[in-house]
Amino acid sequence: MIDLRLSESELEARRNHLVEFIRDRADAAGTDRAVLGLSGGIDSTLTAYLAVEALGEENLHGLVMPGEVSREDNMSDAEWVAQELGIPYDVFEINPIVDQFLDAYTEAEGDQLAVGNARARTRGVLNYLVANHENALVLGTGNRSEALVGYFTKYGDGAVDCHPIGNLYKQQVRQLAAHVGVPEELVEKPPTAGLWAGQTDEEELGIDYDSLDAVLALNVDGPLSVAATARELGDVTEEQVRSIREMYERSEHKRRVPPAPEPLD
Ligand SMILES: Nc1ncnc2c1ncn2[C@@H]1O[C@H](COP(=O)(O)OP(=O)(O)OC[C@H]2O[C@@H]([n+]3cccc(C(=O)O)c3)[C@H](O)[C@@H]2O)[C@@H](O)[C@H]1O
Ligand SMILES: Nc1ncnc2c1ncn2[C@@H]1O[C@H](COP(=O)(O)OP(=O)(O)OP(=O)(O)O)[C@@H](O)[C@H]1O
Ligand SMILES: [Mg+2]
Repeated sequence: MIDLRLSESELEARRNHLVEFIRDRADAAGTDRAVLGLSGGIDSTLTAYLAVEALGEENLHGLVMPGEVSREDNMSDAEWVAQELGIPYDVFEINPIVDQFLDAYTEAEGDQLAVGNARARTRGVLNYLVANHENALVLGTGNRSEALVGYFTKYGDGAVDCHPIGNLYKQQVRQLAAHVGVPEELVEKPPTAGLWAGQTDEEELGIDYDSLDAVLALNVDGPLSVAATARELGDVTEEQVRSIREMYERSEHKRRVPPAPEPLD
């Protein structure tokens, strides 16, 4: 078994490092402002807490962007986070915008994945509308677990200027969130992309995050083979490890700049 939990002193060191990272990225972009989408989920909540430490709440702009399938409790949690931290925020309804896309291309209606990804991309457009206007960075909320398996929408929630928590596995996101004072009910909420009704990450991925993290740490970030990873973990099958390995390999394109052909001599 592998233990990815961080000690209290490691958590404090991570917190300072990530806060410093946000300040550095803002400095490099010549701004002290940032925009971020608030979903009521743990990734955006932790990112918001860190961003307040880095830039100050008055320099942030939170966007709460409910859509047709957003759960009300998540949207009220998102507003709670903004209010609790004192972050100025707007609520933008994305339905009318997404409906316009579907009026333009009616064939996609009912296509859960295509429409769900359009929802994520619509939020990305709104983030950048505000960020361009306010000379602000768009803070991403992706964590290492999602990035490695490509569990995000290309140019949707993946369309951001930096990912402050991008080096933390999901269980470490939860741990750091608790460490910086995020209330337990937000830390323990089942993660959801919220792209269609009833969606949860763990159901779609076919594995719980603690096991996913362990497989990623041993087989993708670490040196163990598929068989050795399954043997080491005991409660994860070789087939599950192989499937995660495949998700990692198939999603390489999402972690790279789109390729162009080499120049001809
Ligand atoms: N090798 C390759 N080189 C270049 N492009 C490649 C490619 N393979 C596929 N593609 C292209 O990539 C595109 C498909 O990628 P994409 O549009 O992202 O779509 P896709 O990966 O199919 O779907 C997004 C996934 O991320 C999940 N998600 C989304 C948003 C948020 C969260 C969350 O955790 O909150 C999760 C969502 O539930 C779904 O499972 C297509 O255009 C496809 O042709
Ligand atoms: N309804 C929404 N309003 C505003 N932003 C959203 C909304 N839904 C998704 N987002 C943005 O997309 C990001 C990616 O979603 P994702 O589900 O991975 O993270 P999360 O909701 O913060 O955490 P969790 O994975 O625990 O649900 C969010 O962190 C947030 O920035
Ligand atoms: Mg979510």
